[in-house]
Amino acid sequence: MLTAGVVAVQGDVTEHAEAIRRAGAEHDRETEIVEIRTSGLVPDCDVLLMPGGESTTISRHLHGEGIAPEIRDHVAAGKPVLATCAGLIVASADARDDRVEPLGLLDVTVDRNAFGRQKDSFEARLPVDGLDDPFPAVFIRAPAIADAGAAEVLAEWDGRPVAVRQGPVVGTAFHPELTPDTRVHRVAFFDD
Ligand SMILES: NC(=O)CC[C@H](N)C(=O)O
Repeated sequence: MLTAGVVAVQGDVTEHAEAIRRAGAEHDRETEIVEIRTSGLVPDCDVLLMPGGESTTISRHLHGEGIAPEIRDHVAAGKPVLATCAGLIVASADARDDRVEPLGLLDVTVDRNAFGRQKDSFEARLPVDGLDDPFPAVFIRAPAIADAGAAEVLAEWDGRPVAVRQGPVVGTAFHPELTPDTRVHRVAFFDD
């Protein structure tokens, strides 16, 4: 049994729950979902998912409820996290925006809404390190990584990093939970 915590402050929580269930099934793991809104739940989770949404609201809630230090402890213990879009912003070290209190899980600086208004949402066939074929990446008011710091860049779009890994944490500017393709989940959770 894999216990997967989904940060459920707001954003596409249901889609993340479905995606990790599907990815688990493909790797012969039954998945139990725990929705994280309060402290005390993260310590029981094997893996964590940090969905998109509004990074200002999510980061404020995580700090206010005492969940932020639990997520830091989870990462310090070497347990995996997949952070997508606003989740990536919250997981970063610096969001270049005073309204966001990032957790510093990834040593990266991000720019919110980096892909411009006319391209608020788009889908790209994105080459990702370690995947044989491009990934169908859905970008929704997506951030870009301005400085990857010590993180390993797994993918770039328009010359800017949009997927990174550092230790047990994978961050993507796009939404792998919105496609049936589970390969990013594999990279984050099931590759040994
Ligand atoms: N789809 C998303 O998660 C968008 C992120 C949002 N633009 C933010 O900056 O918080």
